[in-house]
Amino acid sequence: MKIETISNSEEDTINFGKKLGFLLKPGDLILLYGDLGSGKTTFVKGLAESLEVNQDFYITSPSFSLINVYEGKYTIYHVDLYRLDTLEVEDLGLWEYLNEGIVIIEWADRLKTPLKDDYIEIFFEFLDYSKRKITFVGYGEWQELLKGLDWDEESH
Ligand SMILES: Nc1ncnc2c1ncn2[C@@H]1O[C@H](COP(=O)(O)OP(=O)(O)OP(=O)(O)O)[C@@H](O)[C@H]1O
Repeated sequence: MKIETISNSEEDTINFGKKLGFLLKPGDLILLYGDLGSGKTTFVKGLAESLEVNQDFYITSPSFSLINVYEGKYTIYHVDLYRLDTLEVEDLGLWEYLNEGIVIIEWADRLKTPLKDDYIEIFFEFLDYSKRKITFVGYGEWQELLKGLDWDEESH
């Protein structure tokens, strides 16, 4: 199950993040893929907004911190595995985070085994200065859940 959509602006990407955020609950797993500047952090900003993370809280890429934690309606763990090898990733115990909150992982190809059967992959591609192609792929229960969202409609 694959949904392809085009974001024409930073605001569009934030709105896509918001739409998905409204569906999320603790235990949900999201894997993000895309080059630097393709919009991953922008998307997470929208997601955090719909999960009631305080707007003053600065959402950043976890490239240096490894894991950013945001507190809102639920706890969000925003993880970047870029600098780790597969053994180090196993040591992180990401399972435990899934027991406590929503887990968003960048560079998830470093995972040796998928953490669970139900998850969402989101691919960000740079088309031009303000345009991005965003592809959502749902696994397990997310195959149906993602279909229920209208990705083309403006969100307010
Ligand atoms: N349609 C769009 N969607 C998202 N961001 C856009 C869009 N158009 C322009 N931008 C700009 O592109 C940049 C996206 O940066 P962002 O930090 O979200 O990328 P990233 O994929 O998280 O990169 P990194 O891996 O470096 O953290 C921002 O400066 C944003 O303003």
